[in-house]
Amino acid sequence: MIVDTTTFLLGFGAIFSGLAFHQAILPHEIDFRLKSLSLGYLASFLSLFYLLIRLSIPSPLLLTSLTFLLVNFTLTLSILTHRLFFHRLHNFPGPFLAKVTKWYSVYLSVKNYQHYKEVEKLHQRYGDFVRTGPREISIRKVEALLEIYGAKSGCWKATNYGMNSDDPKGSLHLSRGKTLHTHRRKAWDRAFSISALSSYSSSVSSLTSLLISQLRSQNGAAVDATAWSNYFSFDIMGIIGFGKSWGMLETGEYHDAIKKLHESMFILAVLWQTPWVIRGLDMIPGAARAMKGFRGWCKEQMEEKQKALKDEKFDGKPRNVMEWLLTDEFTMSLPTEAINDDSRLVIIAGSDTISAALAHAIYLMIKNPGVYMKLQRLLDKEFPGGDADFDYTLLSDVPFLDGIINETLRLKPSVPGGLTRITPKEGITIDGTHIPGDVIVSVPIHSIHRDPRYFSQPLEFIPERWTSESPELVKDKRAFVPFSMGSQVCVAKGLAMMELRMALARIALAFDLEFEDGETGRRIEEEVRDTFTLTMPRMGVRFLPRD
Ligand code: HEM
Repeated sequence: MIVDTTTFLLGFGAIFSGLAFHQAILPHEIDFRLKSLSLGYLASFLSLFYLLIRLSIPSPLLLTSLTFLLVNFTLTLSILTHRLFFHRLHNFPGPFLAKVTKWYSVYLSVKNYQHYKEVEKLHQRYGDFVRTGPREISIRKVEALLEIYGAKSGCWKATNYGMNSDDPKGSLHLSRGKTLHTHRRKAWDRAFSISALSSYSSSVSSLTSLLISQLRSQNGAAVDATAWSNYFSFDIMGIIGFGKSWGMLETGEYHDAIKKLHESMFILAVLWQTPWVIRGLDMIPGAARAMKGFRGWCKEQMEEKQKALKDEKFDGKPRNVMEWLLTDEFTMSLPTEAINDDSRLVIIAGSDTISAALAHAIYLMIKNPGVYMKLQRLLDKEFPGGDADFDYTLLSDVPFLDGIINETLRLKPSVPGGLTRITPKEGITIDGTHIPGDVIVSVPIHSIHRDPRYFSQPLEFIPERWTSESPELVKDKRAFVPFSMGSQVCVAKGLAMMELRMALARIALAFDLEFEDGETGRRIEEEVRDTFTLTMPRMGVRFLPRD
């Protein structure tokens, strides 16, 4: 009889606990309480086990396990029922699995490592508003951009951005608090101001010269254009970010730290969807090693820079991004973890984005020889002596070059996915559709850039749509957002454009381009990996000296 009563009480208690626990956590963001929740769970398990022993109930371990199984079952059932039928997003269309679990997004991420293309397929199937996660909506509408990312938007960064740590220990990019972000952004804005940019231009110019001379020395033999784009962008960030080159353009080889970075980016690609898992990465041996390797190296770069600043008697004039940050009062009042994370941000944000854009531009120009010949013709007119005559300030006379860069970033944005934000309590309304509060929303950049409502012939590479030749092919300019917008817009758009202009103009002046034998560009279309920024496959290209 005592066993029967106990079984009844335990069963009742388990069902009650499962339901009560679900109700208790519903209004809260529990994403980053995984550790404390697991510890609480373990403690409850042990307490019940101990109680049953003290009460001399037979088979205490079996009873405790069954009780917790019932708690788990009730909790899961309660969560599923809520997500499917009562959740504030239950009316929005989307795949069944996306409505019940975020692991569906992880599945989409690892399927081909092209999450943005999977989201695009969902939009083709379900329309402009798609429920991509239990409390997540992807919105393929230009009106959503201002509401979600505009300077006056009430939305703010979603939990993904808290993947490494709580504010203020992450980088500027990962700062979720609005006030914190605004304060931190000031030093970054100074580091990329017009006057700072003009002080960086001679470094960009000399590294571009090195790129051109290294490619010229190959005498038309095939090289991996993706790798050379990487060497170029990372070496520039070495100089502009830290005041020292990493020597990849000189050696023609990847630096060890960059290899580690790319290894860790794959893990991030998957876990970006489930940021609460990243915090527990220490428990996954391989994953932790790759992440720590690159982080450790960034920390060393930062410490070296800090030491140099002290030793060299700083003259009050910052010469690179880290000097701007390390001499900023607010930045220096932050925990060391935040500053270390900023050094990681400089490298990742400043390198993978540029190398993907440069490699994609080369790819698109080989695929569209007419466009490339037109660019060469226009540049030859401006610089009759060829590459030796090159002068960056005269490029403003060749708007077609910016057309090529814009069109590359439209068709192949370096950050292709939706940037996740949380809606304010009162929700937001997009083109008549109300999105409730406390929901994760995003606009998929890749999809909106290819939407026929905003661009005519959206899948064609037509740089003229960005010049005075065919402006009618851009139906709604607001839909072009490769650098995002609002208060979290890319801080270094000016630098990015400078690097891309210099590299592409000088490549066009110096070389004709063709794929190596057997290269079709198929890999670039099919094997690019979405790792928040893009990780590009090999692309064999011959740079044939024009002279
Ligand atoms: C073609 C080149 C580039 C593209 C397409 C690009 C794109 C973007 C996008 C879309 C964002 C918003 C990310 C988000 O909200 O989560 C962003 C932010 C950022 N980008 Fe870029 N970027 C480029 C180059 C660069 C370069 C060269 C740097 C130099 C370090 C840089 C530094 C940053 C930083 C620091 C942020 C964070 C800004 C903030 O949170 O306030 N980017 N970029």
